[in-house]
Amino acid sequence: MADTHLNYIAGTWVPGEHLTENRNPSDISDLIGLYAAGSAGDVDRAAAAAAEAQPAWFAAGPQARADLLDRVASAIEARATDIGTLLAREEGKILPEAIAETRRAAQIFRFFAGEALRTPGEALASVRPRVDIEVTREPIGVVGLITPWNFPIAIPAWKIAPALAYGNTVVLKPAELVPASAHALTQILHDAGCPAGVFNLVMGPGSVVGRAMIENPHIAGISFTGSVPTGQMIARECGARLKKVQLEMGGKNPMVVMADADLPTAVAACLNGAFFSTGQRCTASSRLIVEDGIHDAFVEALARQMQALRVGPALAADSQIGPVASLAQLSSNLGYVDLASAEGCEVIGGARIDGPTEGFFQRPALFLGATNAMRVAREEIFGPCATVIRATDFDEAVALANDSPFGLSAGICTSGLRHAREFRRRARAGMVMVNLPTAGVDYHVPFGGTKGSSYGSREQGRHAVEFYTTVKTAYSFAG
Ligand SMILES: NC(=O)C1=CN([C@@H]2O[C@H](COP(=O)(O)OP(=O)(O)OC[C@H]3O[C@@H](n4cnc5c(N)ncnc54)[C@H](OP(=O)(O)O)[C@@H]3O)[C@@H](O)[C@H]2O)C=CC1
Ligand SMILES: O=C(O)CCC(=O)C(=O)O
Repeated sequence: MADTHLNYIAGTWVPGEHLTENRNPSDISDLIGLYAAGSAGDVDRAAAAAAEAQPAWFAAGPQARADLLDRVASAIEARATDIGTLLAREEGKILPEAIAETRRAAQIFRFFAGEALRTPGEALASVRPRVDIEVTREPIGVVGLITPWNFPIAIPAWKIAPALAYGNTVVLKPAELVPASAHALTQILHDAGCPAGVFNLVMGPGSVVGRAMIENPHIAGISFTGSVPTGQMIARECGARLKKVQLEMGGKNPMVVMADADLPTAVAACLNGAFFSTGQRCTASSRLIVEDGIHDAFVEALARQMQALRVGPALAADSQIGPVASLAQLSSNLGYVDLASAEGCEVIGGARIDGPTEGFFQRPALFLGATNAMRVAREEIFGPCATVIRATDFDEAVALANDSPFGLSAGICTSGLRHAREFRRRARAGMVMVNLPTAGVDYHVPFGGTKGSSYGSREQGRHAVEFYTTVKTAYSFAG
C-alpha cells in the first residue's frame, strides 16, 4: 500500500475529501504516494488559520522571520538529493536538473532570509514645518499561492520565501500533478518551527482548491504561475474582488542566431534552451530565428546534436531528456508535431518512443521552414519542440522576435557588440540573454515578462517586495 500524505492546516496534518494517486511519468507502474485532495472547506480553514496567525508573525520581527527561512534553506540543502529524487520521480526532469532545482529552492530561502532584514522604507521631509514623513512597507496579509507542475519546488519556494520574509502568511496549492515536492517542503517548514497557521498546504484540483482560494475573503492576494487562460480567469476574478494579483504565464521565447555567431555556442544555447527539462519551461527557446548566412550550418549541427540526445527515465544515469510530465501534455505535444507538418514545416523528430519502462517519452523535435504566422510559431507548446524561422538580417530578426503575443525571455547569439547591445535595447521581453539559453535564470534578480507572459509586479530578487507588501505613509507632528 502506498504512503498517504495529508494537507497541512493550522500546524496540523489533516485528511482531505479523498486521495489522489501521484504516479511517475517515467514509469506509470510506480505509485509515488497517495495525496489528500482538499475541499473548499479545507481552504476556508487554512485561510482562517493564516489570518489568525498573520499579526503575530509580522510582529515577531525580521530576525525571527529570517531565522526560520535560514533554517528552511539549510534543511532543503541537507536533503537536496532525497528531494531531488522525489521531484525527478514525480515531474520527470532528469536527476541532476531536479537536484539543481532543489538547491535553487534552498538558495531562494537563504536570499529572502537576508531580505527580511532589508525590508525597505524611506524618511522624507514634509512640505509642512515640523512634520516628518515615514514610508514603510507592510505585509498584505494572507497570500494564496497557486503553482504549476514544471518546477515543483523552485516556484513554490520563490513565492513562499518572500511572502513569509515580509510578514505575510500563506496558503499554498501546488499543481495536482506534483504534490510530493510541495509536501516535502511543507514537512521542512513544520520541522523548522514554522508557527501554526503561518504556512498552510491544501492540495487538490485547481477547479476546487484554487477556485476556493480566489473566493476566500481572508486571502488578500494571489500569486499564480501557469497557463494563460487560467491566469486571465484569476485576474478577472481577483479584479472583481479587489485582490492583489501577480501572474506568470507562458512564453514563445525567440532565440536569434546571427550569421556572426560562434556556431558551437549558438548550437549549445539552443539545445539547452529548447530541449532540456523536456522543453517544459516557460522560458524555453521555442522560436529559433536564424539569419540566412548561418541557417543551413546551424540547422545541420543542431539537428545532429538533437537527434543524439538520450531520452529516457528521469532517474537513469545516462538520460539527458526525461519524459513529458503527463499523458495530457504528451498528447498536446504530439498534436503540435502533426500541426507543424500540416502547416507545411519539415519535421525532424517529435515521435513518441518506448522507454525501458512504460512512460511518456518523446523525441525532441525541430520544425523547419516555418513562418512566424504559423500556429507552431505563435502558441506555447510546452514540450521538446522548437520552431525554426529564417531571417534575412538583424532588423528582420528583431521584428520577428518581437512579433509574438508573449514577451518573457528573448535571446541572441552573436559575436557583434553592436547587435548584442541593440538587441538588449529593442527586445520586447522581460529578460534578455546574449550568447546564453533563454531559459535558466539566476535566483536573486527579477523574473517576469511583458505582454501575455506576465501581469503585475515582478517575482524574485528585491523586486518581490512589490507584490508581498503594501506601502504605508505616516505623517508625524512633534509640536
Ligand atoms: N508558465 C509556466 O511556467 C507554465 C505554463 N504552463 C502552460 O499551461 C499549459 C497547461 O498546463 P496546466 O497545468 O493545465 O496549467 P494550469 O494553468 O491549468 O495550472 C496551473 C495551476 O493553476 C491551477 N488551476 C487550474 N485551474 C484552476 C482554476 N479554475 N482556479 C484556480 N486554479 C486553477 C492548477 O491546478 P491543478 O493542476 O491542480 O488543476 C495549477 O496549480 C501548459 O501546456 C503550458 O503551456 C503550465 C505550467 C507552467
Ligand atoms: O528558466 C528558468 O530558470 C525558470 C523557468 C520557469 O520559471 C518556468 O518555466 O516556469
